[in-house]
Amino acid sequence: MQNLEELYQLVLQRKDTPKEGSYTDYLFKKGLDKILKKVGEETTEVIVASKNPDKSELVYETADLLYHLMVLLVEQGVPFEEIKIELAKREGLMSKAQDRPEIQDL
Ligand SMILES: N=c1c2ncn([C@@H]3O[C@H](COP(=O)(O)OP(=O)(O)OP(=O)(O)O)[C@@H](O)[C@H]3O)c2ncn1[C@@H]1O[C@H](COP(=O)(O)O)[C@@H](O)[C@H]1O
Repeated sequence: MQNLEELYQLVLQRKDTPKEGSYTDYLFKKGLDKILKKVGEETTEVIVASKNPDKSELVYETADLLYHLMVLLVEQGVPFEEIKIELAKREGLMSKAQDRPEIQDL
């Protein structure tokens, strides 16, 4: 059982201590362009999987995308804590659709 923060920490560990044969290590060695390409590919796969009535593919592709996003955050030196802080700042703020005329017609 692994949550997103634990996955981030594992990816960070791979960056600090490269491991032979590790896919994460392979991505870091290839560099930012490769990581961005993977994030783009996995995003597209999530979109395509969303159209499939069998939601297991969406679950699978979402996990792939989240992993590659963790690799991107580590590569760019963004601590996971910053994502948590950003999400916490939004808590209770963005659900007030009645206060936001621009989204009332959606
Ligand atoms: N969550 C993941 C995870 N999700 C997806 N992937 C890899 O992402 C790749 C995506 O598959 P693709 O077919 O798109 O890519 P590919 O053809 O294998 O390779 P490229 O296109 O990138 O050249 C696969 O090789 C998967 O194994 C992951 N690799 C690792 N993790 C986690 O990272 C941990 C450390 O992994 P290693 O770094 O490999 O030890 C693992 O224990 C997992 O928890």
